[in-house]
Amino acid sequence: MQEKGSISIHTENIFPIIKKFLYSDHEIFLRELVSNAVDATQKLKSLGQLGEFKGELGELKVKVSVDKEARTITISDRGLGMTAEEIKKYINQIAFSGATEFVEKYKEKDAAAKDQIIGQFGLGFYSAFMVAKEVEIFSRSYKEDTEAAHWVCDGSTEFSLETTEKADRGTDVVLHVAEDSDEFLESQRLKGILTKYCKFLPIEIEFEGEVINQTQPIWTKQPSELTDEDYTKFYQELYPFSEPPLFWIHLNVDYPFNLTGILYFPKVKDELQFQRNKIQLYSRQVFITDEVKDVVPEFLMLLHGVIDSPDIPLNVSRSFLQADAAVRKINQYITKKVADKLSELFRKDRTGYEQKWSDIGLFVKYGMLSDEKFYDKAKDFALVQNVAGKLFTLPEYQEFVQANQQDKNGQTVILYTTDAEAQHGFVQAAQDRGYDVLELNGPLDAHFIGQLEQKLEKTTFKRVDADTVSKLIEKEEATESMLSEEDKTKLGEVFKQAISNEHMHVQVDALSPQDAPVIITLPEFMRRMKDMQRAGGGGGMQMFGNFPDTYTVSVNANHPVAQRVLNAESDAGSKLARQAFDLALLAQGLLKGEALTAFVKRSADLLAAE
Ligand SMILES: Nc1ncnc2c1ncn2[C@@H]1O[C@H](COP(=O)(O)OP(=O)(O)OP(=O)(O)O)[C@@H](O)[C@H]1O
Repeated sequence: MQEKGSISIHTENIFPIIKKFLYSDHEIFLRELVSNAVDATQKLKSLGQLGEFKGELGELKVKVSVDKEARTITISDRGLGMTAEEIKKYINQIAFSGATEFVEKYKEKDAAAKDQIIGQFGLGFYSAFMVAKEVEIFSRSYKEDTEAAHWVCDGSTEFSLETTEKADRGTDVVLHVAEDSDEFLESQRLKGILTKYCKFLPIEIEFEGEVINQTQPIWTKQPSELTDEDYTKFYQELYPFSEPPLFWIHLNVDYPFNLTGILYFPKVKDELQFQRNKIQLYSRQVFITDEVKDVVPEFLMLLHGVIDSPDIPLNVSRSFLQADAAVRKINQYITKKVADKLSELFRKDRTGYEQKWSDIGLFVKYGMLSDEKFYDKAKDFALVQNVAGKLFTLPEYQEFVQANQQDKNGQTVILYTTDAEAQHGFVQAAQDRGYDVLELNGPLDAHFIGQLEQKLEKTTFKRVDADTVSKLIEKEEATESMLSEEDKTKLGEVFKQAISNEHMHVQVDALSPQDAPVIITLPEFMRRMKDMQRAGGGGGMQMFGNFPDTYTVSVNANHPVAQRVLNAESDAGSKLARQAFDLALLAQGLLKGEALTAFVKRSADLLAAE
């Protein structure tokens, strides 16, 4: 039998279009052809199990070979094969119409959408023509009493089909590589493509005498069959040379969508180390992409590992993917799983969890900030650390400080420092009062504080240097002033003149005699506005950007220095006031340049005068 014919499709000459548009992604032809060979092999195995195929399965490897001289690449399988009729049906009709449909879709899209389609759409058999000027199929069906068939086509709509001799069951696809695709005749290049896309295919793939894949990657197994070592070993295979993961989650769901995979928590210390696009997306063990944006929630992008789902639509553009109901469900499922895993770790091994907190804290906070549902779960296992290094959950901490840190309005005031070294004096003052101070110095903590204030009832946060310690948490009983109103006014005037700076707002306060003579603070509100502005808050916050810092200078009416300033001659009083003010600047790390030099000199003079 010999037959020549024309494949009937609607679009004429789709071949040049495909070749041109898909230039950057030509390599996927091999993924497509090898997966077809694997599918055909698996189908035969199933037929064997069903008893519909009674012959010997024998060795079922898929073999890929290249002949540089002859300029051919051959993909051979011992799967179920095709009769001539089946080639006409499956290749001429299905494969070609699949390609036509692809081109139709492709033409409608704008440039950006085109980029996204590439590599995500299984072009199938037709993708062979991206690299080959002619493709041959030699196939013999597993069915008895059928003849082997030989099909040849150059990618146009013309084909020829004839009977042939083929000893073995299965299909050989032979690509005659086009002149512009020489790179694919290099065995290194082919091996690279095979390891990228076919590393975990379920049927052995042999290339140059070597099997390049693991047919049963661990995500396809049951967690009960696996040890911790299996998981860490697999992680090392995926990401050689990286530090061991902190822990992992084995995903396994078959309703209402199908998804398996393993997500690993890598060690990440700071934002700079966030590595996105580390999760690999598979569809039935065929690698698709490592751009999992939209499939995985944004805040989980720093996880590593694999997700395998035939339900993720790969043949559509991004905008569609976002709106896709299955993708949304997958998103929610993953978020829930991650939250459950963290919660379980927290409950079962608090110590171990606390040890990991420095690595996962940033991620948990990121999740809480970006996903309400995650916040609701995480609020019970998110931790905060005080300056003494003790870790608390939020409910624990609220309870811990409630008795001592409630102000006269019933608000719990949580004190924190962003830098325990620089704000040492303030931390100390708070601790002397019996208050506790949290360390909140992470990159997301400013936002985290804002969120907690919204969520936690009757709770506010204040940085330790936002006010003098007695005003940080205002209690009923105010310390009485040892100065008369008249003296207070006079004292304030001396300080105002000595400081003479419009951005320093001077006030006289009745503090404890043990407090410093002068305390400089930056009100919480003002600092937050400026922080937000610096972080590019924009919009309404913009106006604060132009404001210089306005500090509050709190002069302690009850400190012996206040008396000395009032009793001194005007010159000496002013000098003392300036000295006390400079000391306060020094404590805030604000004394610099000329002012610092003057302070050092004045101090030396004072020492000499003693
Ligand atoms: N090696 C093979 N052995 C047996 N049948 C094959 C082989 N390769 C292709 N076929 C048949 O040709 C059909 C068309 O293949 P093609 O790759 O274009 O599409 P597909 O595999 O059905 O879908 P996809 O677009 O996901 O690849 C297949 O469904 C299959 O029936």
